[in-house]
Amino acid sequence: MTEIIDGNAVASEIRDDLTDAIETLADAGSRPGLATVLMGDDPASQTYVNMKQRDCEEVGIESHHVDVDGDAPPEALFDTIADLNDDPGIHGYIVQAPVPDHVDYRNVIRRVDPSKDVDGFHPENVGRLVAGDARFRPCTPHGVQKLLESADVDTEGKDVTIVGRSDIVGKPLVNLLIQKAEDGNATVTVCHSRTDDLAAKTRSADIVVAAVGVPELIDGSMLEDGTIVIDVGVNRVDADTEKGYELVGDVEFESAEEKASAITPVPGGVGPMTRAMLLYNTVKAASLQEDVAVELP
Ligand SMILES: Nc1nc2c(c(=O)[nH]1)N[C@@H](CN(C=O)c1ccc(C(=O)N[C@@H](CCC(=O)O)C(=O)O)cc1)CN2
Repeated sequence: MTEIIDGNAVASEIRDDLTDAIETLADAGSRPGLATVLMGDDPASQTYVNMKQRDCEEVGIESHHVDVDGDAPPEALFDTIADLNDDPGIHGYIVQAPVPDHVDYRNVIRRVDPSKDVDGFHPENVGRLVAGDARFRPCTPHGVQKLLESADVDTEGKDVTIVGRSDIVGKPLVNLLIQKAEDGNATVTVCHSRTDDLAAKTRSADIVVAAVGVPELIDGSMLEDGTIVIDVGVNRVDADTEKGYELVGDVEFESAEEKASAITPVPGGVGPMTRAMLLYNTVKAASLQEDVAVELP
């Protein structure tokens, strides 16, 4: 029987567990504040920032949102970032990716105060993560680790194949999984668009993490029986539905489920965990900035 790893349920537990830490901060006179910044009007990004705002309300984090015109020069976004860096009520903020083509996201991230960088994307935070001293684990990779833990998957000594080498998921995840840590100690192969014989790499893995943004790239024929499959992809594909699209992962669910011992669905798998771990990082940022010790889940 294949276990369906329920990201909505695990994310909900994490939100519940964070309320204790938020109460501790409130007792010390502080309320965590998160801002989201969206440049442009990408519909998926709008959905994600709306959901992030809603999550904040649910757990008692003060939320703010800033829209920046998609045609504005990069300096308009840089000014917003400077304001957020200076605002003591904002403990953390994120600039939703992707940004419009005329803006270099790396140049954006470098301007974020590393102590407020709750995405964990600033070079200082990337360096700390690689050095094994992470301040903020990037939300999606951290969410993947929490999902594996929830399914009692011990990564020690396991062969993990990550399909995708993005700065947001693939690169940080390999660094987390190879660390000498209870939720690390794995042997990791990272595949990408130039990888030869992808199926050989996925078939040789105990755990496959698909994070490449190609709808249903990985199917059951590319997996051995008993593989644990974590699907990070959330792709909108045209469909005859009310919204005009449906969500599919990077994994072809039906055929993969037949082979997997455990698998995450899309929607309802990694996506909600990305949002839950953003709340986690915001509470951690507030705790560090306000010098109030809290217990994190
Ligand atoms: N600044 C950032 N930008 C982006 C990140 C990020 O971590 N930081 N990650 C992705 C998108 N992402 C986060 O913002 C994200 C993706 C998916 C979900 C989610 O909840 N998905 C739901 C379905 C939602 C829907 O109905 O469309 C699910 O999978 O169940 C949340 C956040 C790129 N940009």
